[in-house]
Amino acid sequence: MQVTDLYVSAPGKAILHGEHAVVHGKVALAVSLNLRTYLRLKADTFGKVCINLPNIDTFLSWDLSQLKQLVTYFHGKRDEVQCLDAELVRRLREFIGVSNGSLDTCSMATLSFLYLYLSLFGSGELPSLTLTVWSELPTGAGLGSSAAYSVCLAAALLCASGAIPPPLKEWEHTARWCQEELELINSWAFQGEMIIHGNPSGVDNAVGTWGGMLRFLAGKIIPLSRVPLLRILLTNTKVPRSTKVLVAGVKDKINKFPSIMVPVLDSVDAISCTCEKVLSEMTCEPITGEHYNILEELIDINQHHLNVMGVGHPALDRLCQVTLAKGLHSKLTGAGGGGCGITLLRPETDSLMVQSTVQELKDCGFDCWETSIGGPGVQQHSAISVKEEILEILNYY
Ligand SMILES: Nc1ncnc2c1ncn2[C@@H]1O[C@H](COP(=O)(O)OP(=O)(O)O)[C@@H](O)[C@H]1O
Ligand SMILES: C[C@@](O)(CCOP(=O)(O)O)CC(=O)O
Ligand SMILES: [Mg+2]
Repeated sequence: MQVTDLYVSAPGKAILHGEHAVVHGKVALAVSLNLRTYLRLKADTFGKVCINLPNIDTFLSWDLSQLKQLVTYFHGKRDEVQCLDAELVRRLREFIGVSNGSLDTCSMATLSFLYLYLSLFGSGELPSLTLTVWSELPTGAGLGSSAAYSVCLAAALLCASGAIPPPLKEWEHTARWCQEELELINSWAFQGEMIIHGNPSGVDNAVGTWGGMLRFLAGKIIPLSRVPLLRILLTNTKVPRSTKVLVAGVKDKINKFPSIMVPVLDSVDAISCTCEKVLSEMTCEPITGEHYNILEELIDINQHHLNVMGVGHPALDRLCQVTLAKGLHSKLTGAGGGGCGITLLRPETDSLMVQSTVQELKDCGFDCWETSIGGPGVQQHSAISVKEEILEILNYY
């Protein structure tokens, strides 16, 4: 089977409010970032499947004959993707030699690739291909790199399998899929997330698929089209952590202290709803200092709640202290336990103040930058629409 070459990309995300609570059926507000993961899929004739994942130093290849042995029992259901095929996951774990509890970066990325590849092609002829992924996102830092990776994999492999068409016309530079096709991409990306995260809510892959700002509740995705332009500072504490471990830890705490933790989750839910209301008011009436005061208080309260859930870290406390000394308010974003935090900048915060805050955070050993939000969801690219330095990496392998 011969597949068509293509480039796709998907954005990372920042969760404004609702991380962790969203796993337990509460509202989350999330927004796409202008930092993306790019994937190149190249057809080959060598009878091999190769993956190049330079961000995580992973370069692997398999003979098609090896992979065929894994799918002897397999029927392949491309449009029915509610839960993982436990037997396929078990076989793949055995094949790549990874235990159930493993958190190894390379194993999780490999497992999710092989799972999607075999699920989508397992019922027919396996194609020979090379897949290269490069991301502008830090990996494992709370900005949804796992979801951006899974969304790119799902879009490229669904296209290669013929389940969805490549949307790019000859004269276009970028193109997106229709709603129904995006839903299919999103549901396969969710499978990839399940392998990496264990128990994902689905909010990250939804942002990676649709982009923009959205409200997510129990699998229901509502795009928020009327939102004010927010200025956000992103800080990466560079403390490594695993989403899977942190999500499992919160679940244990809820099971152990339900009467204590459930009200905390309810309060986070109310914070997300209040934030959504304020953001909407800011688009239909003149923005006042009071709007920002409320947004800042919500950030502070939520950061305390996340600490109560056990997903704080001294480096995140430091971020909050440094920014508060400048009158700015921060909270962790994503799974916490280290990784990234967001700081809300007010419209009147001048660039000197931003610069000095960034410098102080860098002096703590953190990476810090002002970011723009609301990038487009998953898209296909022509080669010339991919930034030169990224194209160079994707075409190197
Ligand atoms: N660019 C990438 N290349 C390969 N694997 C990636 C890439 N980005 C993310 N991953 C996979 O996602 C995992 C990180 O996911 P996670 O712990 O959820 O953190 P986050 O999604 O916040 O970045 C990595 O261990 C790796 O398996
Ligand atoms: C903690 C959580 O709410 C977000 C995790 O995001 P990230 O993988 O840390 O980028 C988990 C989820 O929603 O699946
Ligand atoms: Mg993740």
